[in-house]
Amino acid sequence: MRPSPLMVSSEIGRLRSVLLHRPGKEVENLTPDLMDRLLFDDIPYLEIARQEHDAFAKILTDRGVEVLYLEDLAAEALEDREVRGRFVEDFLAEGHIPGEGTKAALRELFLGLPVREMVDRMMAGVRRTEVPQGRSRSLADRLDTDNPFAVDPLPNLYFTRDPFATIGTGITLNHMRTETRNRETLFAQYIFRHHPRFRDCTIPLWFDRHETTSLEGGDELILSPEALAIGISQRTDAASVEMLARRIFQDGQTFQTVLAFNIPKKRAFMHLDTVFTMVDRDKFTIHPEIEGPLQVFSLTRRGQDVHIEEEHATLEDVLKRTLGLDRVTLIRCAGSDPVDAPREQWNDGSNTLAIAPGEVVVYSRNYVTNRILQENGITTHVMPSSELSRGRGGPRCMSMPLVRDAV
Ligand SMILES: NC(=[NH2+])NCCC[C@H](N)C(=O)O
Repeated sequence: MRPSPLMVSSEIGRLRSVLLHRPGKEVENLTPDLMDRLLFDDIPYLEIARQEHDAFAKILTDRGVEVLYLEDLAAEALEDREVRGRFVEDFLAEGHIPGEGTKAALRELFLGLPVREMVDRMMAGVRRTEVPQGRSRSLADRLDTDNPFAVDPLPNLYFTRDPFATIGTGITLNHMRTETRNRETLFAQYIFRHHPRFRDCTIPLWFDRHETTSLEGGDELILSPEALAIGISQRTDAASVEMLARRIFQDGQTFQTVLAFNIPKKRAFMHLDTVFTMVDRDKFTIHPEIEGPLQVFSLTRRGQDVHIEEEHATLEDVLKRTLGLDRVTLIRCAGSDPVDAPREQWNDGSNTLAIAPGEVVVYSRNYVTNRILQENGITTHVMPSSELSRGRGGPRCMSMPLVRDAV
């Protein structure tokens, strides 16, 4: 076995390699009736969303970051016909396809395409009108429904942060709260098992997609080689946080502490990284609305066990102690203004992606917060943000680091 090609031991170490997904047809397969189930608040204009996404990727590649695309890795992982066949079966089994006739037609459709087109097609979803008819059709195949899709699109794929997450040299392959996002994790499973870059490598699995409680990458933050912060949120269960801590402590990685942040369970704050991110060694963005109700626990390694304690100090003090710092700065979204802060948080003003200590990618529309970041000595790389933001995720949500330098 080769050593793990993954290494992420902080939120801010110089970014070397990152996984993105360029939005595809799946975004155009949203309709008002589907938005709620598919976790969107509006329908992005695909052409502009792609331009914005390309601008994001260019900021990264211009700074020497290797940008990999989920759709390319998935296609490369599925080169082998036998692996591809199994993938298609798993995909169909989890796709809530109405009947066996539809399933057979989809199988034929997918397996008849060149592999890269097949991947795009699976991500995009298949409309009922696109499924060839005519073969023996069961009752389930013939029922009228109000869903125009034989298999739903996966419009959240461009939020690569969530379905799996790199921690140290391993990953959590996540069990997502919702069915629509759980289907996304199948791509990661096949990539890590079958892609030449990852197969035959020792990549610890801290969490598996078949667990019964949920964990999503937007809740997983790596504060330092010794400490993680994990959100208990609308998407991540407390039991998952404890399980993750136990496994990481037992493996003998460098992590000694997991701070569990119990944040309000609501759409606007779905993950910890929508309200709290790290931008420099001692600087964090935070949305003021979570500061009051925030309950923090520390889970620490005690031999083979996990010791759990509720923190009663201020967030600043907990962070100082955990990171061994004399001072920390919390940079409040839009400076806590009662109108600008919730507006900019809604459009991911607190959701920064650090590409080096003190250097972050941000959305242009959050200009109040961006100015405050600059006043605090943070370098901001500003990307366009009209369309991508409609999916409720910012630069951190749209990226999954695979390798960062040590800080
Ligand atoms: N890491 C994040 N905050 N991701 C945001 C994901 C947004 C996506 N529409 C969802 O609801 O799942």
